[in-house]
Amino acid sequence: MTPSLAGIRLVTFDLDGTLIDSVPDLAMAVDVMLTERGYPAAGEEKVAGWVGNGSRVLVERSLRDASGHEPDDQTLAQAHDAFLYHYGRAPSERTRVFPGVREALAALHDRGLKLAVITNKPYAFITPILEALGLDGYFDYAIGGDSLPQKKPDPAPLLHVAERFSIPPQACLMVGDSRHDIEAGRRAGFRTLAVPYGYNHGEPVAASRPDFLVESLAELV
Ligand SMILES: O=C(O)COP(=O)(O)O
Ligand SMILES: [Mg+2]
Repeated sequence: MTPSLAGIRLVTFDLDGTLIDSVPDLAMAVDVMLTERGYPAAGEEKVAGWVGNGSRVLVERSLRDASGHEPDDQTLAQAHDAFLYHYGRAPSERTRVFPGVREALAALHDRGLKLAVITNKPYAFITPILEALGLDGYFDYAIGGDSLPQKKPDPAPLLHVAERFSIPPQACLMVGDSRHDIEAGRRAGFRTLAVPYGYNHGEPVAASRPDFLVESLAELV
């Protein structure tokens, strides 16, 4: 179904896998964390399947895969700190903006729509990455996975942004690459749009039945 922006005043975007191909830098930080602990590197393909529930779950999945068992709390906390340290040193070195994203953001921004990022990634990384890739000027607001007690697929971050701009959910569109984005959007009462090129735990995002599915965000405008 062709996406319609009629009546839409706020567009909220997932970050990893939707706006940016961030797995090269995420995998680099995961792999340094793993090899420091004597495990083999996981590589980009595995890491792409683990992204989407925030950095702690990413590290938990990589430790479980490497060791074959559940990490204890202390092991996980230390590995998470190591991941954050390494990722923070180079969060945008090999990260790229997906085709069509820049054009779509520019056009939506020019039309006067409010635009926000809602990611499960830690908040501290959002602005440095957007700035490094020249995307920072388009957004009115950003929420990270640690900004609120709840994260996607909980609808709370989406409702928080809609309330911040006093825009009713039915005038909002959630754009994402994973089932968490589509579920959060549906539960918030937003319209939902999915892109198939991102990271969705190895499943087609179409299975989440978004309202709209586009090959590239360029189709939005
Ligand atoms: O950090 C993650 O797990 C992914 O974040 P996303 O919500 O931007 O896809
Ligand atoms: Mg994503």
